[in-house]
Amino acid sequence: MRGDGWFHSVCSKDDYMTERVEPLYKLDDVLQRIWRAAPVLISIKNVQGEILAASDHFDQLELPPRSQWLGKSIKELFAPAIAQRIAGYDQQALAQQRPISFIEEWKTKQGKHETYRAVSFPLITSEEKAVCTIAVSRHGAHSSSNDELPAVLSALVEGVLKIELDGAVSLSNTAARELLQLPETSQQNWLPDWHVVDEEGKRLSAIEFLQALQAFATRDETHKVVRFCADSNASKWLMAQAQPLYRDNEKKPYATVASLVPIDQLKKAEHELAIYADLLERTSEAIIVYNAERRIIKVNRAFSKLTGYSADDVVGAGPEVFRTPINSPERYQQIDAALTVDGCWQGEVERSRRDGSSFTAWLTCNRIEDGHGELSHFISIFSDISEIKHQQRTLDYLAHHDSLTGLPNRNLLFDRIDHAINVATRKNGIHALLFIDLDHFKEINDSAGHGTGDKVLIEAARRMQLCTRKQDTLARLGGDEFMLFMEGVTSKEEVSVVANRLLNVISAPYQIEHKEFFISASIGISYFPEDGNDVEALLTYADIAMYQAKSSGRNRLSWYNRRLSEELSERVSLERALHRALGHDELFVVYQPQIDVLSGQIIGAEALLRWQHPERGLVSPALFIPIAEKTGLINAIGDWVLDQVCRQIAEWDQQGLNVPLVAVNVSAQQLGSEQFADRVLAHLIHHQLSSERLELELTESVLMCLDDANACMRRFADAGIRLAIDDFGTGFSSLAYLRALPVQRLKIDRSFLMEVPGNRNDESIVRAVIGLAHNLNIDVIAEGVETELQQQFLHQNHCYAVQGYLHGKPIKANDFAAYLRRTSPSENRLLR
Ligand SMILES: Nc1nc2c(ncn2[C@@H]2O[C@@H]3COP(=O)(O)O[C@H]4[C@@H](O)[C@H](n5cnc6c(=O)[nH]c(N)nc65)O[C@@H]4COP(=O)(O)O[C@H]3[C@H]2O)c(=O)[nH]1
Repeated sequence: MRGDGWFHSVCSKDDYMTERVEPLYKLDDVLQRIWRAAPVLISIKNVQGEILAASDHFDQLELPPRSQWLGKSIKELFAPAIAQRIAGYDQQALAQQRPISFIEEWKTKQGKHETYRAVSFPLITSEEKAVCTIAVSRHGAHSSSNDELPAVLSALVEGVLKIELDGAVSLSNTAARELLQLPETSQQNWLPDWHVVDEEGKRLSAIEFLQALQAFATRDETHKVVRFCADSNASKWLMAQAQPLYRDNEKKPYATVASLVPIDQLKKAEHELAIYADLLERTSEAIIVYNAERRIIKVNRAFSKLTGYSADDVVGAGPEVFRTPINSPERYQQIDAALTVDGCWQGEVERSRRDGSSFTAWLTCNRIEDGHGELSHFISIFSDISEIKHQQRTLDYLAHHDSLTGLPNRNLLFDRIDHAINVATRKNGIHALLFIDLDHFKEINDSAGHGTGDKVLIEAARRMQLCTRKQDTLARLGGDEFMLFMEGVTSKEEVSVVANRLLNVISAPYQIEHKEFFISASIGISYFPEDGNDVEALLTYADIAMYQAKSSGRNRLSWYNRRLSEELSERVSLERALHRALGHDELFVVYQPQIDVLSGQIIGAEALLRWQHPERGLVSPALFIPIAEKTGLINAIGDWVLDQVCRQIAEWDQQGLNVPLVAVNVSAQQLGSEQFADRVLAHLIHHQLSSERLELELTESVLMCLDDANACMRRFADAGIRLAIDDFGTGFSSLAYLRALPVQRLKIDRSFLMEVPGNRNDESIVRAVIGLAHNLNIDVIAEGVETELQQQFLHQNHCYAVQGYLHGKPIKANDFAAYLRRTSPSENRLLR
């Protein structure tokens, strides 16, 4: 390039001649130096795009010699696409009169493709006219980045590979080498022996994989997920992305750049997610996921099954879809408030189905927040608990009702009483509790069977129910026991009316399977708050009153009163003490002599039981024998008495004291026991006594209680054991049965002698009893003889055997022995 022609060739003649250009001309020399030495491409083009000048640096590029293209269009120099692009930038610079930057890649003489950052700017005259464009291109537009490229690449977590067309890896970063287990030094490798398995399970060798990457890069596929498997058996998941590399405007890529991202964590998370998704689908509980705006974004299969709604039906909808008027608006407000405040809510709600029906659901709602505490989702989980509710109701019903009659049971009754008492305490209410026990019901059960018994109970319950008021609770406690709780009564009269009505309806005949049955009831009543102010007390007192009604002859009602209660607690405490008495030597036997008034001799003794209570002192047998009978203890006690008596007779015998016979009192229960006769005989044998040394005293009432008194007594008679009828005349005296029974003696009751002589009526009875005994040819003895006058009366009427305080009170065995010795021991012995 010539120095003086440099500007000349760039500027038009006019410009050249002007003063404005001239100073620049003076710089020509400097510029020429720059032109030659600058490591940049500088080109000057006129407005037609012809290259007027090009700096020496152009020689570095793989271009024809400059002489061939200077003065020509850029199209002569570069491929049409590049030439067109550069011409476009120049035109833009000229038109907009501003610099336009662009990047292009040119091939160097060394065959390397290098990138140049370029700027094309117009040369503007003082008339603001663009006369040419100057383009300055700096080699290595990214030169600073290029220097750092290896460092950048090795810092990447992703693996980067440049894959040549033949599958060879021509560039790899550290991450890629680690991921694919390439040697550290490898820059250009044929890949070692590894393979990948793609998501469809297809196995690809290393080379196949790299080629596949190239193939899918050209097909614009975004990525490929593979499992990389090395020889070591270890495998890792990789996500590969590939981009084809094109040179200039070549259509065919000359290489592929692939990035490899290790996605083991992602895969693991994906796997876990798949498990959760599966779980979500398989769970039997319906699940709804709402977004923060409370729009449904996901539902599971159970949801559709339960509600009939498909996912399409509800996705995008809000919770109002499932709302039903069965739930109060307050309920929804309550849920919303709980979600806002606590982040969760759990409870029962009614939910509607697609078909309009509804069901009871157990719902758990949770508010889900993201990592920054911002609301992210809501999750509702619910299940249909209608069946459980139904079962619960059934169970509840069963737990509170009697299965036979359908009446409330004890639990429900007590709940109601409790509730009523609480309310009454506030409102001064009055209630009554009626304990209704059916009389003789056991006999129906025993004779007609339980089936019939059940029918009688059901019918009795039905009748009773008809007598009750709306607010009353009639309950069955079990067996033949019922209770009526009358809530809010006004007077005792009102209660009595109902109780009497109950007695009437219960005692009306029952027609069951063509047979007629009769029962009655005993009703005990306690009154709130007069008698007690809690369930326990009311129940106990009604029970006591009922017991009283029973004792007074059944088929009646009885009101509780405190005296009854005291008697009962006295009885209960004695009962307990009596259990202990036998084992603690608190019981002992006393003996009362029986005298023949003609000779004055002792003809026998009556054994009478005594109880020395540690605190109460001596307890009367009149008090404790009935308790022993009621509790069944009488069998053990009676047996003990028989043993004591037999032992005592044998001891007296050994001492040479003669007691011809000892009378022992026997209760109905003892007689009823099948083993009793055997036990009596066993005691006699054990103490080596003959059977006539013992006399069993039975009261008339005892005989009346026995099913087959005759057979029972016959066994004793056959064994040679004497039998006496005690308290004769006080009970049901029948000549007929006296004839039939094998009785050896009648005992005139003390009560008839008390006013004898004097009371003509009693005198007649005593005479009649003595006459009867004589007529039946059996012995007679009078008890309770306290005075000489009584004894004289008896003597005059030919009763010579007496027992009473006149001759001696019942005394302990030792005292009795002394008594025997004192009273004519020699004659006494003769009597034997
Ligand atoms: N006022 C008065 N009373 C007299 C007189 N002579 C005797 N007595 C009392 O009259 C009762 C006679 O006995 P019981 O009629 O068999 O009546 C007996 C008997 O039924 C029963 N009992 C006593 N011991 C036994 C026993 O071992 N077994 C059974 N099952 N009952 C017994 O207890 C009842 C009462 O016995 P106790 O209190 O011992 O009362 C005895 C006796 O102490 C008298 O002159 N004046």
